[in-house]
Amino acid sequence: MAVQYGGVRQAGGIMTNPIVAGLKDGFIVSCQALANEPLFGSDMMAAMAVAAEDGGAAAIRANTPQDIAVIKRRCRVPVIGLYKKHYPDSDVYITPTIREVDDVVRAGADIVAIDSTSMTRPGNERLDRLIAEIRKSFPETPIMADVSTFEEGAAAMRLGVDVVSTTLSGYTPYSPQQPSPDIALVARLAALGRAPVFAEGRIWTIEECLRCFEAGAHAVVVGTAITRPQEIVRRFVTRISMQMQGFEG
Ligand SMILES: CC(=O)N[C@H](C=O)[C@@H](O)[C@H](O)[C@H](O)COP(=O)(O)O
Repeated sequence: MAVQYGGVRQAGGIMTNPIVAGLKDGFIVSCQALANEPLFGSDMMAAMAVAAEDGGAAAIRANTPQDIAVIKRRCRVPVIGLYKKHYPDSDVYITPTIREVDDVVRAGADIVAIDSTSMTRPGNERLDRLIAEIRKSFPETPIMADVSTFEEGAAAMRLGVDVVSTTLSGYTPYSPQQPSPDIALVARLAALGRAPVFAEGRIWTIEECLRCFEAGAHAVVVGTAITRPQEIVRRFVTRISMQMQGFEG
């Protein structure tokens, strides 16, 4: 399946969706808090998004139609929308079906992020069918494929998605389980030269961001290290207590 609408030709000759092209070399902040997190709530996430935009974020990544709608009202930068939902017959939870895509697009998202792993989808739906349905129902909305492996990223590119992100590396049982970002995956996918690649997942430092760009990332997405204060504090406390107990850091 090829991209059906106007695009911008980028270095290497790939046609890129204009919204995605506009994020080149951008720093994207993921502003998400689940119901069990201290900062849960659309007002809180919108404040995070405004702060991120103030700091120069090129785009915001946001979960739930409620958060997306409020962030769209308060920010000017593009919003990458997703909707985490759990179905009993599947482990796929990032915008798993056309219903959540519909909710995300109607809430005003500029890009929709969907799980594009090879895990079984709700109702045993096929990824190619879901993508075809999104193209038909929402031809203007670029699709961001969240993947966990090289094979999944390459397959998503063949299906004509607008951007591939390494979001789910480490979160499927068969992908590398590592504490650091999967920069090798960024490099391998970017080397295909077939679609822009976002680096996402467990990025905590500016040095890691720069390494992702060097590896060929079109943009870098950081969430927890900026918008989950409980995890930021935990990192300080853990490191300090290790030091106090005499462990090397
Ligand atoms: C695996 C999964 O569900 N990732 C989610 C995807 O939207 C978010 O919870 C992450 O915060 C986001 O990907 C950014 O990553 P990090 O928070 O590691 O910078």
